[in-house]
Amino acid sequence: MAILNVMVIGAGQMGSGIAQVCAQAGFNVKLNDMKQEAYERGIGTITKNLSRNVEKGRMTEEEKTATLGRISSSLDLKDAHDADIVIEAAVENMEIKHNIFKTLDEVAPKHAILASNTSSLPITEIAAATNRPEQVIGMHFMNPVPVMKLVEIIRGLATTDEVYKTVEEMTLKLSKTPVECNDFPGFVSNRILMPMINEAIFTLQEGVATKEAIDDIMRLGMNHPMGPLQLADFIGLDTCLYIMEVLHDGFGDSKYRPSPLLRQYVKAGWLGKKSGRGFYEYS
Ligand SMILES: CC(=O)CC(=O)SCCNC(=O)CCNC(=O)[C@H](O)C(C)(C)COP(=O)(O)OP(=O)(O)OC[C@H]1O[C@@H](n2cnc3c(N)ncnc32)[C@H](O)[C@@H]1OP(=O)(O)O
Ligand SMILES: NC(=O)C1=CN([C@@H]2O[C@H](COP(=O)(O)OP(=O)(O)OC[C@H]3O[C@@H](n4cnc5c(N)ncnc54)[C@H](OP(=O)(O)O)[C@@H]3O)[C@@H](O)[C@H]2O)C=CC1
Repeated sequence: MAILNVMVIGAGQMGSGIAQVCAQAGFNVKLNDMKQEAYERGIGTITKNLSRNVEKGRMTEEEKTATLGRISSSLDLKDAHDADIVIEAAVENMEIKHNIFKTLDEVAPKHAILASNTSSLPITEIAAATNRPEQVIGMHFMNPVPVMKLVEIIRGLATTDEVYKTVEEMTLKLSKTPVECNDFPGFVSNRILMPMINEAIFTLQEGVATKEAIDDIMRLGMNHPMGPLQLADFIGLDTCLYIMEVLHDGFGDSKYRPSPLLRQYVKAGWLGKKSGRGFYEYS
């Protein structure tokens, strides 16, 4: 199936990145959010990233203008009426994703693929909100989307080979590397990454070392580009907590219990870089 029109739901850090790389690859993109301000923020980030590409000589001013010209604003899910694929990147919450997928199933063309960028929520359960579970798939981009090469592609129980292949081909057109996995809590990426981040938060909570020391040890000792606490701030502490809860509920194993300190920070509204404060402060 040929994909021309893409709709991205959620203009936050992931949705804006996904819209950017799709527009850069030549797809027509509608970027949807609930509020115009969220769209303005998202398109502002995209414009800044594209301007940097021009400054660095990776793109001409004309290509930047053409890329921005392929992105339009949407505040209504009904705008999915002409989409070939919808990539949902709203908040990590099953009820919200269920509502979005139920509506999309009603308004998107019959042939349209409905993909989710969920970090950890079961694709099969999201698909159950629709009458087209065979066309629902996980398309999990990594943050920051314009830089990171991986897209983890998750097959739900009913996802067809044809849908998998179409999404795999689209991922290659985005100059990213698709890697396949099955639908299990946290998939592969977050089943392995998030317990490490959670353990770093327990380590801080227990006073084993300062936040800077924990990050330095993992950065310099393990050659990680960011320490785990800095990475948690970068991902968003709310998203980290949601993912730990999915692992905890999904496996029923106490080894995945979220750190109380993580819960406390989220309750305080300290969500990391996006809210200006998490383990670190951001201006
Ligand atoms: C939670 C999930 O479900 C899954 C996830 O996504 S988990 C998170 C996965 N991501 C990671 O683990 C990221 C770990 N961190 C890194 O790889 C690096 O620190 C980083 C790429 C973010 C920044 O790299 P750095 O070398 O430390 O800094 P910096 O020199 O500023 O950036 C390198 C390049 O990335 C670009 N970049 C950095 N942040 C960016 C952003 N948010 N958006 C777009 N581009 C960005 C910079 O512009 C720079 O590009 P050029 O210099 O070539 O123009
Ligand atoms: N952060 C990360 O590193 C990664 C996150 N993900 C996943 O991507 C998704 C988005 O995360 P991220 O971009 O970080 O989150 P953000 O909080 O940055 O962005 C989410 C955006 O979606 C909007 N939104 C919420 N509900 C709806 C809705 N019903 N319809 C349309 N838009 C809506 C939010 O609006 P408002 O702010 O007004 O609520 C916000 O603008 C999550 O599922 C997350 O797990 C995947 C890979 C990496």
